[in-house]
Amino acid sequence: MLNPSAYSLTHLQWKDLLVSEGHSSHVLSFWLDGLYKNPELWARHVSQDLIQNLKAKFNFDLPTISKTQESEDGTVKFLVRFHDEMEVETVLIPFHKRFTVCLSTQVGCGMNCSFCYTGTQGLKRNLTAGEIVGQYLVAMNWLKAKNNLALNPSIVFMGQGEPLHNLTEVSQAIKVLNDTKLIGVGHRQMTLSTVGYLPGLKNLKDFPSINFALSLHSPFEEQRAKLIPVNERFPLSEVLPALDQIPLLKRQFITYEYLLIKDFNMSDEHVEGLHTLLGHRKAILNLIPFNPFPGSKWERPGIEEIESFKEKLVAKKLRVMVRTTKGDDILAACGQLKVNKFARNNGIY
Ligand SMILES: C[S@@+](CC[C@H](N)C(=O)[O-])C[C@H]1O[C@@H](n2cnc3c(N)ncnc32)[C@H](O)[C@@H]1O
Ligand code: SF4
Repeated sequence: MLNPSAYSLTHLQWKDLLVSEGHSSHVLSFWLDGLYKNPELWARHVSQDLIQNLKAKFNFDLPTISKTQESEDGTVKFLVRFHDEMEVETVLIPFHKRFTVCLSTQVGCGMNCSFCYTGTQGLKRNLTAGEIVGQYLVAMNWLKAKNNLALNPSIVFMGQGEPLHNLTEVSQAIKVLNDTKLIGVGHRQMTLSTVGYLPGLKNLKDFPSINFALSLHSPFEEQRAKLIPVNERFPLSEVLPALDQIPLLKRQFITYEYLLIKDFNMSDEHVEGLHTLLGHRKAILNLIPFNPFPGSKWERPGIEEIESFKEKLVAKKLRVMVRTTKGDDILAACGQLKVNKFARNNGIY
């Protein structure tokens, strides 16, 4: 069996491990600087015995990048490959001079949403904490190699997979990513998007206090279930109260993501329904124009339809944003890089 990843431990866990083996905190800091910054430091400051001992216990390999696509707007999409040849997508999204890194949490996804390419693949396996952190590190290394230092990057858990269906590993990855002695991305710089996986939402007691987003997509249970089959098991009537339990700071909101689908979920009844659900909540409504993929049965609305829907929601005093679709020229929506590969392999392009 593969050893656990060296990128799955927090500073404190490394400390406990090294101290229990009789090493000083001085060695610990050189060890971690070597691990995260420059392994050459080990040769000068860490004994060969310790290096060999830890190399026998941990896997030090980062995942590799098997494909990179750069968009004209600066969005970069990586296909990241793990030790067992499984692959996920990791996306770097530029925002002014900063970057948001979109991380995957599973290979495929078991939630089977009808609008999502990942959902059509089924769940292959969960990613480990080290593999989730590894995606972040390879994306940052890629930027560094381009002499581009990402200042205060943000992280969104919005790649492939349902993060709350892999709660333990995602929680541990967040602890490592947040650890100021290792990587140091602030909790407020991280957002986890969930389809409303209730067993996860009800089990957030010890989960790091990052931002949360719900994939809402319709205010009506029956219609939402057509998009998100797990709504049958975990209906909005139970998911929304569970989200209400998440403690929020003064200027912190829950984001409700709303896919815009032509002739489906953009009527005046939907405006009313959204107002009823969100009007009294600390909510930001994030409108996301649907990104079609080969074989998808839904259509993306036109700009005028989007603007008109947004204006009606704003008139209801809801806080509304329209997500700018980044990386359109490289199909940077969820699952789309794999679509390219899939399509090529199947002779579609
Ligand atoms: C890929 S999911 C991953 C996080 C989590 N599983 C969820 O559903 O919230 C992240 C976001 O991408 C959205 N998404 C999936 N397929 C899409 C598509 N074809 N076009 C636009 N957004 C899509 C989802 O609705 C969700 O809001
Ligand atoms: S939208 Fe999220 S939950 Fe649904 S299939 Fe895609 S990744 Fe899974």
